[in-house]
This record gives sequence, C-alpha cells and structure tokens, in this order.
Amino acid sequence: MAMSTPLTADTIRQAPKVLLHDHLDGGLRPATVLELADAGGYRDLPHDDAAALGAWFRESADSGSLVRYLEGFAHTCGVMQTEDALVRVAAECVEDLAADGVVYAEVRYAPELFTEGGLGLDPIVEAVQAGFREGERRAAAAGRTIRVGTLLCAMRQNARSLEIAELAVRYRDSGVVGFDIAGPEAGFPPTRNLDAFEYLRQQNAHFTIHAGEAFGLPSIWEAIQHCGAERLGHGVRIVDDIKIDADGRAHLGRLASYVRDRRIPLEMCPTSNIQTGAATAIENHPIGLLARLRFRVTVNTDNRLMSGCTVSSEMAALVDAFGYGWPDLQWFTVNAMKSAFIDFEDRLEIINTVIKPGYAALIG
Ligand SMILES: O=c1[nH]cnc2c1ncn2[C@H]1C[C@H](O)[C@@H](CO)O1
Ligand SMILES: [Zn+2]
Repeated sequence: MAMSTPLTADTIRQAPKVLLHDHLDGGLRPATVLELADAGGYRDLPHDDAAALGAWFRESADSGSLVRYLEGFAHTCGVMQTEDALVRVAAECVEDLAADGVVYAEVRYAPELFTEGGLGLDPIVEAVQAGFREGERRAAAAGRTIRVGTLLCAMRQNARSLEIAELAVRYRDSGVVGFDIAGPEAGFPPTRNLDAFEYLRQQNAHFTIHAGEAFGLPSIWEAIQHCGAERLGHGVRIVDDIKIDADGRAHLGRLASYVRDRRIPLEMCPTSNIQTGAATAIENHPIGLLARLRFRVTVNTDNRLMSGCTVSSEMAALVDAFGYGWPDLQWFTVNAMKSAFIDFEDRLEIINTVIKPGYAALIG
C-alpha cells in the first residue's frame, strides 16, 4: 500500500488549496511597496529596506486591536493610486498565491481607497481585473493553474456601500463575483448598509460580511438575519453562543445552531485574529472547536503582508496546534470550494478534477 506523504511546510504547499478571504491591499510584497512608493512619490514609509519594512508591517499589526491593525493599510493604499500600480499588485498577488499552491482564490479590496490620485471606480476595477488575468497567465507559464475571483468591499466607516454594490453588479460578468463590507466593526453595524444588501439580493448577487471579529454575537446576528450574508468574514465570536458542559459536551445556542444547520461558511483567519486580539493563541483559536463541531470552517490568510502568512503556513500552524492530517486539510479545502461565489458547476469541477485527486495522491 502506498505511504501517506508526511505533512511538512513543503508538502502542504504542494497540496491544492482554496482561499476565500484575502485582501489585495494586505498582501503586497515589501519590495513592491518600496518600488511603487519611489515611482509614485509616496514618502511616508517607515523604512527603505524591504526586510525591515516587511517586519514593520507584521509588528505594527501585532497590536491587539482591529483599529490599530488597520493603520498599516494607509501605506499600502498610499502606493496603489495609479492603474499601473494596481495592475502590478494584482498580478503579483496571483503569482504569489499560485506559488503557494492555491488553485482558486477570491481576493477582495475596497475601490474607494484607490481614488486619491484621481482614478475613478470603473478604471480601478478594470486595472485590478487586468492584473488578475495577467497573474493567471504568468502562473500558467510557470506550470500552475489558478483561478481568481474578485470581491469588492465597501468600508464600514464610509457611506458608499450602495455605490460599491452597484459597481460589483456592473462588473459581475468580468470576474467580480461578490461584495463585502470591511473596516472597523465596533460602532459600525452591518445594518448601516441595508440598502446595499437589499439591492444585491434583488440582483441575485453574492455577498459576505466581516462580522464577529472585533465585535460579538449581535454583529453576526445582524449580518445573517437582517442583511442576508451568505458567508461570514471571520465569524470567530460565534463560539460565544456555544457552551461546553462538564462532560465536554457542546450546547449550541439558537444562533450557533442556525449558522451550523444552514452551513453558513466561516472565513477563518487564525493569525490575523491573534494579532487583533480576537483570539489569544493558535492552540485555543475557536477554529479547533468549530471544526470539531462540523461548522463549515474554511482557512484563510486575511492579510499576507500584515500577518506574515500564506494559506500553507496557516494550515501548517493548525496541523501543529490540533494534529490535523491530510483528510482534515482536504475537508477545509472542499468546504471553501463549496462556499465560493462562482457557478456550482465550476466549483464541482475544481473539487472533482483538482482537489480530490490532489489529496488522494498525498494521502496515498
Ligand atoms: O480583518 C479585517 N477586518 C476588517 N477590515 C479589514 C480586515 N483586514 C483588512 N481590512 C480592511 C483594510 C483594507 O484597506 C480593506 C479593504 O481590503 O479592508
Ligand atoms: Zn478581512
């Protein structure tokens, strides 16, 4: 009988993976940030050396608060104000994901953050789409097949969500597969954007909502029951509605039951949660309990630059913390592919022709 391949950082990188929650402006290469700052005359970077700058992004994100975690994005967005910069960042994002073994990704960003240099929303979306297609071509030339869908975010603290939802629908046939709201959670409940969510539902469009990260159950409840979110960005705080009794048995409250029963996907991002204080350490990250209880858990990066991670490194950390094997990593991956915002037939094809054979070869 064939032997199972040992789980190492390298072999996990080779396994096919699916990424649903990754921010374009949170995943730049440090060297690219420096070069774009030079080209665009951006002078506020804290370092002029790529290694020091990368370390600075990770350290300043290690703040224990979401609001402070978000401060580093002023620099990445500061260098993403031209079409050329957006094309480059998007293409490199796809190259980096493909090199990490990601076969399908949904990458998100807020177009409203890239208008400071005078760009309009449509040219911004078109530049990022061009970059993603270029990245897919470069990955193919390097022998890797990856497909990338786009999610457009509206920022919770601004009041542009309907406009951005309309933008997402306008570009739905050009690779924009959904919508999200991001930014500071406390004080900005998802119901502030009800008109956008109602519009999206009327258009049969898909959306996820960042909820249950820096704020608890009310945010999750509103996102699902008032706004109609199909997936939850993070959603970690759903554990507040689960009690473990003295015998170790879990008792789910009504909201947690609803989320599990309806198979609502949780886009979990362990390292990011530790940095923002939503979890204390990987070993006691709620993903362990939620996976054991068979919630539809997926594993994501959030911000590869600020969190210094990849999907593979997040999976490797979970393997160390919870003793997961290949069948668990396959389960996370199939969960994510089932939860993607592309056509059912396309999801099934990637599961059957890429993910299952990929893990079968590793399991042996
Ligand atoms: O984890 C997050 N929670 C809320 N907002 C976030 C998170 N990571 C990134 N963002 C914000 C900062 C980016 O500028 C914006 C769009 O990608 O989304
Ligand atoms: Zn996020």
